[in-house]
Amino acid sequence: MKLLIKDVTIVTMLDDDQPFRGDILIEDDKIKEISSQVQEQADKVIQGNGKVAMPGLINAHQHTPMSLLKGFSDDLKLMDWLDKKMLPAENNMTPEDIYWGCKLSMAEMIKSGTTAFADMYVHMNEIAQAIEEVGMRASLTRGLVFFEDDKGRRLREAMELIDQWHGAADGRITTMFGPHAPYTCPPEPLKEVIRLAEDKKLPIHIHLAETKEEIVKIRDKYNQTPTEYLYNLGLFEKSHVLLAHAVHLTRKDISYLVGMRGGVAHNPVSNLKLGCGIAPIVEMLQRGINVGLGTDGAGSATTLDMFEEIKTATWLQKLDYGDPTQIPAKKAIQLATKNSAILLNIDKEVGTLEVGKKADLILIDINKPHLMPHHNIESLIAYSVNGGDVDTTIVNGKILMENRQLLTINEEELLQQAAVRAKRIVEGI
Ligand SMILES: CSC[C@H]1O[C@@H](n2cnc3c(O)ncnc32)[C@H](O)[C@@H]1O
Ligand SMILES: [Zn+2]
Repeated sequence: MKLLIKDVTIVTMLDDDQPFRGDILIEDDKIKEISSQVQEQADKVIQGNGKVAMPGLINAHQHTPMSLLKGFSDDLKLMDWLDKKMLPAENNMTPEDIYWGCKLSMAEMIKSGTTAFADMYVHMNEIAQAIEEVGMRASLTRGLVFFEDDKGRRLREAMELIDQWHGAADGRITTMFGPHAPYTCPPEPLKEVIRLAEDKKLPIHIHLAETKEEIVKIRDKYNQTPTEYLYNLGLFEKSHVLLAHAVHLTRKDISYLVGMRGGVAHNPVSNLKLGCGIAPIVEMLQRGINVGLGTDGAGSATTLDMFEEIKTATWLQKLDYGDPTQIPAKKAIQLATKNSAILLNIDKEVGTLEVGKKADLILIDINKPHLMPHHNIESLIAYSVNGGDVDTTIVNGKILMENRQLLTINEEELLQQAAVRAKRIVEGI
C-alpha cells in the first residue's frame, strides 16, 4: 500500500532542517521518500496544499483511563486529590471501564495530533487490546504500588503484560516496568524491580519529585531527597528510565541524572493546575538530560492536547527566567516529538520525519484565520496551533483520522459508553 502526501509544508524536526515544500511517500508502515516531487504512483493521494506535515506528537506520561474522571475532582492538593478522590473512583472501575477510558483518551489524542504515548495504569490487558484495535503506538506499564502485601500479584501482572504484549500489534506496543513513585515503593520491592528491568533489558517508568509534600515524606522516611533515594538504589545505573515530573530537584539531584538513559517527562499543565511548581527543564537540558513532554492523566491535566503542553512548557520557562529566549519555538516542538521518542525508547523508529522511519505523522490545516499569515512555521506550530487544527493523523502508515473523522473508533458509541460509565464510577464518592 502506497500513500502519497503531495505539495505539503514539511517540518522534519531534525536540528539542521528548515520547513520546506515537498511530497512524502509512505509505503506500508514506513516513510519511503521525502523530496520536492515524488515521481512514483500511489494507491492514495492526499493533497497537502495549505497543510503542514510534522512528526506525530508523543505524550510521554499518561494514565489513559483517567479520562473518565476528567472534571470530577479539581482544585485540590495532589495528595488529597489522589487519596480522597482518584483512588476511590479507580476502585470502582471495571476492566471494561478501563478499556473505554483508554479509548476515550485515544480519541482525544488522535484528534489533537498525538500518535504515541506512555501509559501507566492497571488492567493493562484491556488497555493493550484497545490500542491494538485503534492503531496508536504506546509504551505500557502496569503501575506498581507496594502498600500492603499483595503476595506479588501486581508484579505478576506486570510480568504478564511484558510477556504478552511487548512487541505486539506489529511492534506498536512496547512495555516498561512501572514502580509508581518513591512514596509508594519501599527499597526492597523497588530493588527487585530494578533488578528485573536490568535482567529483561526493559525501561522503568516512575513518578518523581512531583510535590513539596513528597520531598518532606521521603526526607522523614529515608533522610534523602526522592532523587537521591532512587539514585542510591541504583535506578540510574543500567536501565533506561522515564521519570515523570521531576519538579523539585536540587542542583545535586540534577547531577545524579546527568548521563542517565531516558530522561524526564515534563508535564507543565498538570504541574500548574495542581500547583506543584515549575520543573527546572532549562538546567536539565543544559546539562544534557533529555526532557520530553506529557500531559499526565486527564484526571489532573483535564486535556490531552499536547499543543497546550508545548506552549505551556516554553511560556513557563520564559516567565521563570524573565527571558523570552528560553526554550525557543523549535526546541519546544522537539520536546514533544524527538525528545519524547527518546523517553519511550522508540527514537530509532519515530520522532522525526526521515526516510526509513515509521510513518507516524500528522497534517495540520494552517489555512485558518488564527494561523494566517505564515511568517515562521515553527512559531506557528509552537504558539498558535491547537489540537483542533489537526486534520489527519497517521500511525505506522495507517490513517487513523482524515478530515477530522476518526476511522478506527466509532465516536458516537464511544461517547455514549464514556458518559454512562463515568457517571457510575463516581457515584457516592
Ligand atoms: C498504579 S497505576 C498509576 C496510578 O497513578 C495515579 N496518578 C495519576 N496521576 C498522578 C500523579 O500526578 N501523581 C501520582 N500519581 C498519579 C493514578 O491515579 C493511578 O492510581
Ligand atoms: Zn502520572
